[in-house]
Amino acid sequence: MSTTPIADLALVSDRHSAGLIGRDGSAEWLCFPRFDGPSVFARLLDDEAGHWAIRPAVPYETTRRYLPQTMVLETTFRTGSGTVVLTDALLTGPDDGGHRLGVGVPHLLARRVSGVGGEVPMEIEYRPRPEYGLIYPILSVVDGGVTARGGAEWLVLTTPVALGIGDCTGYGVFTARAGETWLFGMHRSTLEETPARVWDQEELAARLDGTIVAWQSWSNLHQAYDGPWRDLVHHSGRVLQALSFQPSGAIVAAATTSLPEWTGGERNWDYRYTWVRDASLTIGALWVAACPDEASDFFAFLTTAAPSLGKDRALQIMFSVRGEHDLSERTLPHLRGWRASRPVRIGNGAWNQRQIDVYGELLDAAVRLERQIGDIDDDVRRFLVTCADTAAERWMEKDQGIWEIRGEPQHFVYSKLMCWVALDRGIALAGLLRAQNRVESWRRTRAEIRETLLREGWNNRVGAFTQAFGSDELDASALMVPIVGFLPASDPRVLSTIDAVADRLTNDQGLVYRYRTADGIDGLAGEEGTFLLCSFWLAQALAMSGQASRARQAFERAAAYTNDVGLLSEEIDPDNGELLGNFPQAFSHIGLINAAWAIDEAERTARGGGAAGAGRGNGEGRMA
Ligand SMILES: OC[C@H]1O[C@H](O[C@H]2O[C@H](CO)[C@@H](O)[C@H](O)[C@H]2O)[C@H](O)[C@@H](O)[C@@H]1O
Repeated sequence: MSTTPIADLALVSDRHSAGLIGRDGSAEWLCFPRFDGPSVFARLLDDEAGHWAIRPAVPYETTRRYLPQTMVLETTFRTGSGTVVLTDALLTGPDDGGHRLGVGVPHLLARRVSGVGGEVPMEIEYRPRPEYGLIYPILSVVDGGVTARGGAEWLVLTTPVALGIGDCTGYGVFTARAGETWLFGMHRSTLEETPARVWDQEELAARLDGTIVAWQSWSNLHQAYDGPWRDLVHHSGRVLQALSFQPSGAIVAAATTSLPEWTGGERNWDYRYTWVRDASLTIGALWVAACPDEASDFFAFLTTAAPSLGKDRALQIMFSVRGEHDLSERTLPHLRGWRASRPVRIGNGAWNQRQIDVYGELLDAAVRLERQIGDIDDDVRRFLVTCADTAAERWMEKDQGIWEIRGEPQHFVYSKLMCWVALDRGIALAGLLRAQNRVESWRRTRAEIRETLLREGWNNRVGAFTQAFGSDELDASALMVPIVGFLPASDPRVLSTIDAVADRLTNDQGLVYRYRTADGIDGLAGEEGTFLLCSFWLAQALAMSGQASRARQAFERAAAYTNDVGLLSEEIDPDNGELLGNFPQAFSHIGLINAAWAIDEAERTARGGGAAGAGRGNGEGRMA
């Protein structure tokens, strides 16, 4: 049973696919050739599902970091006899000055071992298990490497250390002496592609160094935020970039499937897809004032993925990174799950749910990025107009809501709020969208939604905007009421909602639950952890209401859960503070960026310096 703490994992990405490396130098997760491709290593989900370890063969201590401004991981092993540094990256294409990071990737996990002091006996265990651990490939030693055949994958390992083969596994030992380096690489292809091959040491070294430069160029070109928690905000921006799929502009919600929301529970989902909601919030958080390529790629992706908005004009709420629509969910019964959390699922049954909030998130991102998408083509224009029209037509329908509940549809407050946002932003964009003829009717519907929300969404008994019309349940998504500008943060109903969430929807550590899971309110059994995005929303809403010091405390509380390399999962276990849920998760890093910005704004305003321009839609954004 896999027991690796989620916090022990670090992300590598080439903007096509992602891998996770443990503190023990083991690649525990890697999918090829794209984020949602079948895994080659999945020990995270089952001991037998594949891994690749390079580590000292004697007791050691580990420290880790990402090389500055990159997603290239450096793990330092200190032993009694010496010190070794392991550098891990999925190779990007050549550096182009930071414009199109991830074009021309070779699909290769590169690993460099550098002896930096004394002598360290090292060991290698190479156990590829394609198709989520189903395939035990035939390993064959070739000149300079090892090939793995079996299933659709063609894997070639470059290794300067001779490996012995047994039980479909490669084993090797070597001694790492100060001043020496060894480069390893696992290269992947399929029958149709240029075959994977053994690489020479110089070529691997040059491409690994090139990957470091490519990430640094991207960071230099795009990252200008200079407020509090600067490094963490920049790093979060890179994590979001690492979760985006370069060929299409799509953005995945997280790099993994089925890391559970509760240890041993059934709340295990596949997040390696592009949710319109998550991706719109990501692109908004990145706020690509200096990043036109990613913004227009994302909108182009949406207009190709959802050209007709479906038969009933409802926008499908999620797609694969290439735009495939059918994401039917199935379980993988041969995998025992992280700490026995079953089932392990691939696909995601939420794909054909009705979630009417997506129009609002999308149009809000469009407003934020107006300057970048200023030159939109007719397809994008028509698409955005249809989104606003559809919100106007469907806002009174019940849906599954932002949390994708698997129970009965309801009149969720957040869904109505985001329909209001869709029309509000549609009106703001009417010139760009050449939709002036619709403004009057959009205004009428916006007013109708507002009136309904104030009447049905606000609950006097509870003293808060609640989860659904007529419900007494608190829901952290009500914190979005001020964040989207529906009511000012100084409004007594907003202040009361913030306090209700802070007092009654938090655990002892002050971390926020998205809602209470008791009584199967979401159609699922069992509990779940506190939800990091919601904890950051609380910080953001507090900042907007002028309570900067409470906001700082809320921010610090949540940000304290970043692991040693600055990564966050979706949730925190309220019992022991462990990271839970898929990892790293875009939502959590979005929350961190937006909350830091809001606190910066609030503190500048309090100092009398005026806001720095992070206000919605002014086009003077500061890239994370
Ligand atoms: O709570 C049940 C649902 O949980 C997942 O959805 C969550 O993740 C999505 C991706 O980040 C996010 O958009 C959504 O707001 C979250 O609730 C899961 O993907 C669903 O299938 C499941 O019904």
